[in-house]
Amino acid sequence: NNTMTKNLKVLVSSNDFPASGLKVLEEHFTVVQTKYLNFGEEGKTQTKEDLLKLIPGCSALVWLSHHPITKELLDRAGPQLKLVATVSAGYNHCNLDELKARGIKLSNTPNVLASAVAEIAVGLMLGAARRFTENLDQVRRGEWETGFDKVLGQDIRGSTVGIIGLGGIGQAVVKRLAGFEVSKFVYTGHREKPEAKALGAEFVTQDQLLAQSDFIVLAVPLTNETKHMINKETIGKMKSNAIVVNVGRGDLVDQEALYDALKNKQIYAAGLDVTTPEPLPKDHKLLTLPNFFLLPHIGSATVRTRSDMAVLAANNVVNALTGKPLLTPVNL
Ligand SMILES: O=C(O)[C@H](O)CO
Repeated sequence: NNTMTKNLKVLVSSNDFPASGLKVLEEHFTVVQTKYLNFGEEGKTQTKEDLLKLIPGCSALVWLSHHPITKELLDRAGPQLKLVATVSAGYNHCNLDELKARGIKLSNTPNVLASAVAEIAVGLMLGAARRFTENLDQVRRGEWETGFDKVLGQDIRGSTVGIIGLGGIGQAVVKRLAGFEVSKFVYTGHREKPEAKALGAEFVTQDQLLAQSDFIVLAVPLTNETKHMINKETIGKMKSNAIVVNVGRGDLVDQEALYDALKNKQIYAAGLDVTTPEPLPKDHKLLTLPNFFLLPHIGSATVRTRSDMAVLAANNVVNALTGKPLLTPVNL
């Protein structure tokens, strides 16, 4: 019986929220939607104004962008707000202290996106190791090198793959690489993971991982502790053939230091799905480098995964507003 909840207003911060998730919400609540909020871009105040008009009186916010959840937004929403359901695994755009102080819950969408993001991590490994940027450039110019020693890449076969953060995504990367004849998997993080044994991944210190790995895959959330964890100093500990892959957040990497290292061929290549800022301006100096392979933050961007994320977020809203525990709470 949904008549009790129908008067509750739920905001969906985008009009491209998958229909599967919308259906769940509309069964229970009155849904209001805003246009896509183009976070990070100045001059898009019209959509922000839109949002600020719709937000008062909402019981839950379903959040589809990385636009910050700020004090201003929460003030505007009002005291009846019970939940922010971010439709992402990452929640570095949410002000946790403000949420906690107000007793507002936060949910995210982990797990359902791990395989899609891991697939992109493997894609970035291949793209960087096999020099997709240079090779695609040749195709586009119609000037293929034809020699036996044309643009030569590196194998995944026989390599050491280091995973920084063996959580859901990190584990999914190892599983997906099972057929690639990787010689050794190592990982680092706060603590040893019970799942690592079955995956054949060895727990090492960060310094050991940096020194041993041919591929270094970043699969950690962005926090004060992980910000710029890839910097001049840590890059200095890597092998000269190292390939850095990032499917977390742009700020895990000090992009100045990465640029210098790629430019000077101190390391072999980088494959990123995330940058600071996003979009990366098209005249950004990283994009001048042949050994830099970039995708526009598409880790979880598949039809199935986005639908799964939407349904999970919607069910978190249903639970929060009907007094049940969240399916995927973020501990505040
Ligand atoms: O955090 C995530 O889930 C991805 O970056 C998509 O927002």
